Amino acid sequence: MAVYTEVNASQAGELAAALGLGEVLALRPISSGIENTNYFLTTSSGEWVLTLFERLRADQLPFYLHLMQHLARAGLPVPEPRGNPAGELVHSLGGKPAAVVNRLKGESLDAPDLHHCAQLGGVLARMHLAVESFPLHQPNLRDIDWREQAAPVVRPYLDDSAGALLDAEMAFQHHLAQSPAYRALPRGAVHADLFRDNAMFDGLPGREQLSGVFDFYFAGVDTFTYDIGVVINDWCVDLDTGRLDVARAEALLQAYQAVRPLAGDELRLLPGLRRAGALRFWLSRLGDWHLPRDASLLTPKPPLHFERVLRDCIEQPWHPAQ
Ligand SMILES: Nc1ncnc2c1ncn2[C@@H]1O[C@H](COP(=O)(O)OP(=O)(O)OP(=O)(O)O)[C@@H](O)[C@H]1O
Ligand SMILES: N[C@@H](CCO)C(=O)O
Repeated sequence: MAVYTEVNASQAGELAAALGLGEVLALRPISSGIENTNYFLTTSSGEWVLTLFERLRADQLPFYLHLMQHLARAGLPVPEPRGNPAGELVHSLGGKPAAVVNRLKGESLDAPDLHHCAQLGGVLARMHLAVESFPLHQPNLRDIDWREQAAPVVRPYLDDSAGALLDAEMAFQHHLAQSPAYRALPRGAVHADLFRDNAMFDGLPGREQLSGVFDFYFAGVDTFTYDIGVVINDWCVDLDTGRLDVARAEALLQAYQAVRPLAGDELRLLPGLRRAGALRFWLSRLGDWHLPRDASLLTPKPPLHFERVLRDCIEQPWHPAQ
């Protein structure tokens, strides 16, 4: 269920006219997704996705939407938000802030293979190069400061073993974040949540091409290495065991480095920042699981998966070749 605010044809028509999209031919609710209300919108000028933001406020949206516009205009496969004649990307519909972006072709993959991971790695590197010229700044709102606040809130829900893991990892990450090598890592506006369900592939089975990446609403400035870690932890990990598939990770990183070679410290700190990414999603899932903000809006994802990913990062660290 992902329609919390109903949109009717006349409301959609008014917005389409204001954005120069032509006549509305169809408006279809999108059932997947849990954060926002989403519709597929077909107009005489093309296929669009209409999003009504259920939690983010209008003043929080320009960073995300301008980042998408910047990447799209740099030639990346990212949906481009449609502006009004004044160039504004945040609109209003049904009392909610709204955006319209072009619709990507294809669908998300449940089980990416080497070929898909390599394509994603190449696009991730191009995104990291393209944000060098992106002028807006917002910190990653799920950074180490957020983790320091989130950990004590969920700590009481953990058993002894998970609690000890959390305490040790918080200490490790605190130490890592203070190190000169970490502080000197290259950084920029990164997606920070580029899981396999936030990318689309199009084409015949086995020969699919990456058609785009979307859902930038956790983006913020962080190290590029952290963003790579978040991606590897989802695209290259077995969802049943939480264990890394090294072949997929190598395919992804090799394709990344063909576009943006990693500096020595970026490679050296990747294992620690994979741990930072696993910790971030373990904490957010623990929070959603034990302390749901609004039970009717959220279907929590199991936290245990990221506890396993974190343990695997620690027990079987993958050190990519320098
Ligand atoms: N630009 C796009 N092109 C094609 N489909 C899209 C696009 N944006 C969103 N979708 C579709 O809408 C669905 C919901 O989008 P999204 O994942 O952003 O949901 P959400 O509720 O905003 O966030 P969350 O993933 O956190 O639940 C996606 O799974 C995808 O099928
Ligand atoms: N990708 C996140 C949810 C949305 O941020 C997770 O799997 O926990």
